[in-house]
Amino acid sequence: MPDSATERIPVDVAVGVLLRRDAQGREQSFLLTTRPPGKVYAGHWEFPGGKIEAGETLEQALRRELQEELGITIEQVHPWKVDVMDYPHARVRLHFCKVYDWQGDLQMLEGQQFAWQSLPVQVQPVLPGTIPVLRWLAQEQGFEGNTHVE
Ligand SMILES: Nc1nc2c([nH]c(=O)n2[C@@H]2O[C@H](COP(=O)(O)OP(=O)(O)OP(=O)(O)O)[C@@H](O)[C@H]2O)c(=O)[nH]1
Repeated sequence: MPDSATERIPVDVAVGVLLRRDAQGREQSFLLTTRPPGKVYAGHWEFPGGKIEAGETLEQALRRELQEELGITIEQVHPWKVDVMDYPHARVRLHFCKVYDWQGDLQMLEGQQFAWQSLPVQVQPVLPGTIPVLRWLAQEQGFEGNTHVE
């Protein structure tokens, strides 16, 4: 197969949308982290996660990634949305999962920064793959206007 064709086979990525809820159970803020130094799009804000490895389920991959990156043990995983993004460096299929509960304090084990955000997101720049997620959250919350600062 030509290289151009093999390059475009999507890589599956498990992504966690960690949410804090208010006393009424409404989703209040979500966790964004920066891509660590040395990675593609270093410094861009995204939802934590990473590639699903051979033999792993989505849930196993997310649990492993969030343990490695944030030092937390997540509880229930709620698969939410799937989106394919085409980057110059890769084509990725992003499996976004909501997570409401976890054990342990957040630690930035890969030198990332973190921010609890609500709409409109104030940190920048956000990763292109993050923007559709902000729109879905806006739809669910009935939020109108720009989802992030450009
Ligand atoms: N973690 C994460 N990755 C995302 C998001 N949106 C998005 O387009 N991506 C893309 O999905 C891919 C995830 O790969 P990664 O580099 O974070 O995964 P990883 O930790 O397993 O990487 P590595 O083991 O290759 O270093 C990247 O190409 C990244 O640009 C997002 O919200 N979170």
